[in-house]
Amino acid sequence: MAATLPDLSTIIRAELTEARTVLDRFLAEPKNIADIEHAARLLATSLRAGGKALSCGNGGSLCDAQHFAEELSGRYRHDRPALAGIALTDASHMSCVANDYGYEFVFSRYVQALGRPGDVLLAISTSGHSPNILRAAEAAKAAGMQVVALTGKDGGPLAAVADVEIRIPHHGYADRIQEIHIKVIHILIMLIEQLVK
Ligand SMILES: O=C(CO)[C@@H](O)[C@H](O)[C@H](O)[C@H](O)COP(=O)(O)O
Ligand SMILES: [Zn+2]
Repeated sequence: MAATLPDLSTIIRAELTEARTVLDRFLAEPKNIADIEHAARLLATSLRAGGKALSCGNGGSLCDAQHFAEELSGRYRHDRPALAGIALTDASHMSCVANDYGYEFVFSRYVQALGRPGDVLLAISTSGHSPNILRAAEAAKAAGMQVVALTGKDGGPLAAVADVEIRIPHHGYADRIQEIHIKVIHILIMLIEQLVK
């Protein structure tokens, strides 16, 4: 007997509906809008003064960190001078540090190598609990940098280290949080492009 197929259209509708609900919840909180503006101003001020925006995350959030950096150094919607966005993704650095010191330090050591006072770290963690992201944020503060954190759930210990924390109000799977993170990232790039002119 043929197995009953799951109702895929129901799953698709449920996924899209939940995504809309999380976005609506985020949009309804005025502090979230103010925090995005604060983060954009902080990043633009640093970049305009010759600072760098470093970015890090794990898994899908590392892809988001790369996405953010390439739209600064490459382009977003318009032609403009290149901006100093660097995602902390070098595989040989990561393998050396993970192997010799531990995975917890793959980003913090990178921040120690590249971070200078006035630079900004974009630290992305849907849980706010990833030890390597927390260590990176702590290293950034120790280097005189500012930290913008994209989080979700309860914000974790990362929330307390960040100068600006943008938290997605969702306690379920990471992907739903990441979907709003990438929206926030695109808005940040758009605002930075306006502000650095
Ligand atoms: O992309 C996804 C899930 O959508 C996963 O790869 C996810 O990023 C990984 O499980 C991460 O290790 C989660 O870390 P974090 O967001 O809690 O810091
Ligand atoms: Zn994913």
